[in-house]
Amino acid sequence: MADNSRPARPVLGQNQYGKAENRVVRITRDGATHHIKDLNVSVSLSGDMEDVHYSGSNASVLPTDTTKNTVYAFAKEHGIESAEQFGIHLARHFVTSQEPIHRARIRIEEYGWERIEHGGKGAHSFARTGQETRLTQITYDGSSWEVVSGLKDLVVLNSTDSEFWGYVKDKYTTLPEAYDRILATEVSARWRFNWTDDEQQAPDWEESYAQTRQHLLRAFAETYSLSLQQTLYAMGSRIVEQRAEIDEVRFSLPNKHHFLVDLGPFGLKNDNEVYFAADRPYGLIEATVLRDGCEARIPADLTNL
Ligand SMILES: O=c1[nH]c(=O)c2[nH]c(=O)[nH]c2[nH]1
Repeated sequence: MADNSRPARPVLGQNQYGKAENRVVRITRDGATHHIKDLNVSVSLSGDMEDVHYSGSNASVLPTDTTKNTVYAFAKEHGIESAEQFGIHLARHFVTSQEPIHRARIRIEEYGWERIEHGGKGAHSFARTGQETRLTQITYDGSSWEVVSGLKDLVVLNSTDSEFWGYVKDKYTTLPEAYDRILATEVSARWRFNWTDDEQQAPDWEESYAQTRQHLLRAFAETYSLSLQQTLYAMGSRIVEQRAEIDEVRFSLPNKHHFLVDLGPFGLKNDNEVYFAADRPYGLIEATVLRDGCEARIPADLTNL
């Protein structure tokens, strides 16, 4: 008979720990010409961590302070070739050097810098590029890799070649049909690589990012849009078709509405020239585009990645 005299102790569920948001700037000096990599690196480790939670024994705990130091030491020792390569290096290190650690997840944001060219020079002065942030997340369990990269805060706008009509109308519908509207959004995208093990040749991460970003932007610019949903699919399918290393792309696209202002009260005609750029509410269009036969693994809510 079960002994019900004492309630069973509560059980520890999923847990992870590490140092979040390690800001690391690495300068590489090639004579007078300098190169810069600017990252925000978050380390999250999991494994045999029952004891520290249940009894307070730290025997299996690599301090979060050490994970921070490792980020900076690796930036010096190995350099930062790409965010992905750097994350892979770190994840492999934590899982293979510490027995109790079975899984490492490294998240990296990368901020871009461009050279300030001046009088034929431009060797060591930089300006931050736009507001766009490059992202990657590396997960390693000691045998297989998952690399999901992407970007956020990339604001794009088409001032024509966008329509929206033919939609459902019920008694609450007031939206006028649009045959020439502004289409604008702030792209948040994540794409998952099909590189999963060390036996496979890893992609050229820098080249892959540059090309994928360009396909995304070109698809946005070149698609005559009947809805933001259609534009989203055009961007995702172009990436999957053109980039063999990517099996899945997910987008979160706020529709940044631009409403024509009624200038009638001032005796003026608004010939698709003056708009009110509303910041909220906004339509939010989200979807995954997959290579046929592949499994969707990127979470539906991109804020969770
Ligand atoms: O591209 C659009 N998709 C929608 O689903 C939608 N709904 C809406 O009011 N405007 C738009 N635009």
